[in-house]
Amino acid sequence: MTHFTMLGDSWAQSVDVQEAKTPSQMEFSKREITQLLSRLNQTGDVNGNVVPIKNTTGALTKDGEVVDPAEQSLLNKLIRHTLVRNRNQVEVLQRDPTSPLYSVKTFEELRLKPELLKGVYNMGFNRPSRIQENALPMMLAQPPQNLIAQSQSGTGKTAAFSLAMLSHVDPAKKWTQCLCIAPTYELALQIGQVIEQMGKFYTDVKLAYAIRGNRLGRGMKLEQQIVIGTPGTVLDWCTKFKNIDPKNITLFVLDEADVMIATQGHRDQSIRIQRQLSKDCQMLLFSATFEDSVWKFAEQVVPDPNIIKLKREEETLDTIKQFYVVCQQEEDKFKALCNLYGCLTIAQAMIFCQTRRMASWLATQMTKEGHQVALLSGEMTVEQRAAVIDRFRNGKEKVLVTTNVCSRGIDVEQVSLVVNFDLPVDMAGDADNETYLHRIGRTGRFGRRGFAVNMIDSERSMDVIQQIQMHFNRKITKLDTSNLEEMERLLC
Ligand SMILES: Nc1ncnc2c1ncn2[C@@H]1O[C@H](COP(=O)(O)OP(=O)(O)OP(=O)(O)O)[C@@H](O)[C@H]1O
Repeated sequence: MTHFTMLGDSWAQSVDVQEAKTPSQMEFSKREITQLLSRLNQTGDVNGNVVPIKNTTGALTKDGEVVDPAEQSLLNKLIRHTLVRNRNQVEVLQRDPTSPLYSVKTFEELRLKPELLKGVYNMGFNRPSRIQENALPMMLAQPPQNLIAQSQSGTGKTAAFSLAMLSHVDPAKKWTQCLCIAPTYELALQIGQVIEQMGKFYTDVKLAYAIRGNRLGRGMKLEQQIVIGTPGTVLDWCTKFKNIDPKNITLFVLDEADVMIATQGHRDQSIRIQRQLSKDCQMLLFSATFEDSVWKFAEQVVPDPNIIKLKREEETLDTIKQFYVVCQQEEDKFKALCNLYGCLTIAQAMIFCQTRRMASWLATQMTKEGHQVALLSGEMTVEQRAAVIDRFRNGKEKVLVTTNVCSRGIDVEQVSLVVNFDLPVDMAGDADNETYLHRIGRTGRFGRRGFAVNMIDSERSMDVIQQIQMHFNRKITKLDTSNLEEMERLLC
């Protein structure tokens, strides 16, 4: 069965078209995409088989929670509706330092086709993002240039290469010219949705998804100019079934390189795909992080690259007032938290527990006490988690109980109070300073004040809080939660 979607089709039209066809010719409708996206509690292995998320690659925490980078990336995409602000300077390393360096402040300067410019504005983009200012002119340059670009999630990479692909293709040519690979089929679908939206007025360009379940007849040549998929299926389409002629590809995009290399199979398949392409094919690689391993991989995939990097804005404790509360045991921590509840709900608060079990126990207890709290737990599907975070972000819930694993990479700006119900510790039980900073720190200089309250229930945890205090060289003050007046004076 083949599944395609066409740019410019309205939802109703595509359903009509689909219904008129035999199953073997069916197209991938928006509804199907939505359905696929809603099956996010499952993911595929490198061979395209559906496997439960617990079996995927990813570090296992003490609590048995899986930190799956692809899942995390998808969660970030699902909950983000706006560009991530970043005021750092973009670092550009040109392959040819003597060639002029172009950057644009408007989309007009890019001389896009009118249909594309309309699509960009229709998405609500007024001006290029920080990384797009430099990356877009490079990606659209003639003769083509290769690019490796790194910036944190949400800074506009996907939108940038989607625009590059759309402006690259020649709609008169009825074969695949742009190929984009992503680590999972959900991530590939997300990219496809951006291309569809951006190409809404560019109806001659067609898009196909090379993802599991999409089988084409051997030798049947694809007419879609853009193909997005996962490495396994793309490789099959290029080599085994010969649906795409890799020598006809003139733009190759590899997205989420850091997530891609977390799966050995994907890494090798990506390299095998790249080897099939012609020497003058333009290659673009994107990554949110840039450890050595990502860099090594990037160099294998992208010859003679220009490099663009946008540093993440650092978290700081400068505008955070930190406290600790001494409790005898767990029950007392719960009581202290209930005393704090009034302060928690003045703005919004996040409560961190060490384990999933503890988080759900705490949420249940607080609910029993009549407090309204939301729980973000590893047992939920990605989609359920995205919904909880969305509600919290929109202020529908004031207090969110979670574990560190669950909330990784999620920043909700309006949180003004963070409670470490359990202190962040490493496997040896020592202070995990990095996690502490992620939990309570603020990025950049937004300047708003924040509070952090740490619950201490043993000598060991007292020792941990002292380690944290020494590490950051910032005072952590004792707070008496039974003295409501003093507490309110300090916190509220
Ligand atoms: N120039 C722009 N102006 C306004 N919004 C933009 C612009 N470019 C992208 N966005 C929006 O910002 C959000 C993040 O963009 P995008 O998904 O392209 O970032 P990303 O760096 O690829 O992150 P991720 O890899 O997590 O998807 C999206 O909601 C997107 O629609």
